[in-house]
Amino acid sequence: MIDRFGRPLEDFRITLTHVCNFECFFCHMEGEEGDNYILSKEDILLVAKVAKNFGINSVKLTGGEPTLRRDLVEIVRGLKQLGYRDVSMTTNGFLLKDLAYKLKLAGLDRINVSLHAISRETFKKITGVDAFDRVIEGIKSAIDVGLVPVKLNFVVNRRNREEVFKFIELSQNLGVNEIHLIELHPVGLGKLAFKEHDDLREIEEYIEKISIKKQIRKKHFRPRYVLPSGLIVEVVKPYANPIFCAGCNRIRLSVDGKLKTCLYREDNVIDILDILKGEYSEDVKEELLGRAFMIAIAIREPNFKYKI
Ligand SMILES: Nc1nc2c(ncn2[C@@H]2O[C@H](COP(=O)(O)OP(=O)(O)OP(=O)(O)O)[C@@H](O)[C@H]2O)c(=O)[nH]1
Ligand code: SF4
Ligand code: SF4
Repeated sequence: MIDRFGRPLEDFRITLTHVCNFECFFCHMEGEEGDNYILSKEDILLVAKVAKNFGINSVKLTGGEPTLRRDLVEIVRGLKQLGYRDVSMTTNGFLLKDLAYKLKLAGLDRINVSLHAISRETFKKITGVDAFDRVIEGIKSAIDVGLVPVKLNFVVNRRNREEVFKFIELSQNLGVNEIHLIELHPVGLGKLAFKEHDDLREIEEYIEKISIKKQIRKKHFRPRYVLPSGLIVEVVKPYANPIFCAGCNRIRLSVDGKLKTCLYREDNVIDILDILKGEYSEDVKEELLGRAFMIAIAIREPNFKYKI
């Protein structure tokens, strides 16, 4: 399916919970507020089935912290059984050491782990938790069980900016495949933290110089740089970036049952909770959810656009 702005819908992003065991000062919580209702595994899989019927083949599980959901492994298994080609998850890594193998067996294809520091001290300054060593263990387990590519997320801000190049070194030593250097953006707690924003320009210029190849990814037209070690550095600049939005290929399911067409917007949202809670047969629910998807695709628009 293609929206009015010529953007194909290819990726489904599901928020599994708003709960998290960390307290990152810039947490955007996927732009969601309120969680009076938490979708069940069955609800999530039904909506994912409908998304799949629209040709979406890739799904990302997020939160909050998705590993805090007790039914996470079953949700992953269910998504794979629906036929999703690419099932991935973004996690803070705290519980990953014990979960990595179970997730791999259930069919998780790959994983992104947030690691916004290269030392215990900075890690605690950013997340509020003394868990650097534990997250490193989680990353190693993900690599060991083959949840590849293993990607690390690093949100650049004033507390860790000086650590970016050491972070690249650490990532190479750990043997991860890819890192995302992410711009802090003003969503959720990021609104308050935005004074620590860095536009990544200087960092990107330097990375371009030391890289051996530049690629442009289809998703958000994100630039990626291949370093001589083979590590891929992707620069993620979502804020006020019309090019990023022009390449946006995703739709979101919030934890309380809304199809959200954009991380930044509360107006382009279709509430599907009544359908999920309604006393309809599964066939009727699927039909109604299909219509909700059609409406979501019709109203979907880039948040940042060029003014003509
Ligand atoms: N504005 C905006 N930012 C996004 C979007 N998707 C991801 N981001 C930013 O990119 C960060 C990393 O996202 P991840 O969930 O780890 O990765 P991903 O975007 O799914 O990318 P891959 O796993 O590489 O396919 C997020 O925390 C956001 O800051 C989006 O659709 N819109
Ligand atoms: S950014 Fe991720 S790890 Fe940090 S508080 Fe938010 S959900 Fe938790
Ligand atoms: S339209 Fe832009 S801001 Fe909104 S979710 Fe897509 S990339 Fe993010």
